[in-house]
Amino acid sequence: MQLIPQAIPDVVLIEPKVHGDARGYFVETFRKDRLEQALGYPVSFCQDNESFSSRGVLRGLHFQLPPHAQAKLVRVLDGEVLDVAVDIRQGSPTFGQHVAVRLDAQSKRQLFVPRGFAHGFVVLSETARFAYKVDNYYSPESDRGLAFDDPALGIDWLLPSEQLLLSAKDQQQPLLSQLGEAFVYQGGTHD
Ligand SMILES: Cc1cn([C@H]2C[C@H](O)[C@@H](COP(=O)(O)OP(=O)(O)O[C@H]3O[C@H](C)C(=O)[C@H](O)[C@H]3O)O2)c(=O)[nH]c1=O
Repeated sequence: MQLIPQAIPDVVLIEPKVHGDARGYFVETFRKDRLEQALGYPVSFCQDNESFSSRGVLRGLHFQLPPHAQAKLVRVLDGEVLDVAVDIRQGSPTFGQHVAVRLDAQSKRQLFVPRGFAHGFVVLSETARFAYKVDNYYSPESDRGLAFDDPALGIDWLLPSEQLLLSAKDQQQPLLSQLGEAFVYQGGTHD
């Protein structure tokens, strides 16, 4: 397994080692020790999620407010998505910047999205099954969002806007400039 810090170094890409043989394959999909070694701090996941979507579905950009902020370890079980993490930590040197990575069932690549980031993905394949671990429980009252098409973010979702399908909620999320002090950067991602 390789863990590769991205352009925003708190966001880590994980390239698992796939052991193929005549029967099929085996892969270690999560190693707490390796992840914590790469991050330099402990992570304790408490909830697993899965969603299924068709091509063009865009889920995001979402986050939960502290103290219910969630770090996420995301992967694709079937299909392919473009996965995006946006730094929304006030005071961060990379505030408003994002990491965008293609994740697919073939490569089994994963992305660790720390607390203090808004997260979303768009489905590039006919359908996609998306699975992820979070380190804080779902808290509907703390659930917030950010406009996927905020010009200040400059995210290229790879599909034309007319092919995108979003929930009513995601069609009217606030702009980055309207977020206020959701997260304050403290040199890390533990808020
Ligand atoms: C997130 C969540 C949702 N729900 C319920 C609430 C709704 O009745 C239904 C769909 O929720 P929502 O439309 O918020 O689902 P997504 O648009 O896939 O939201 C997720 O999308 C992006 C990619 C994220 O990073 C977050 O994990 C999460 O916000 O599932 C739950 O019961 N538990 C949960 O943890």
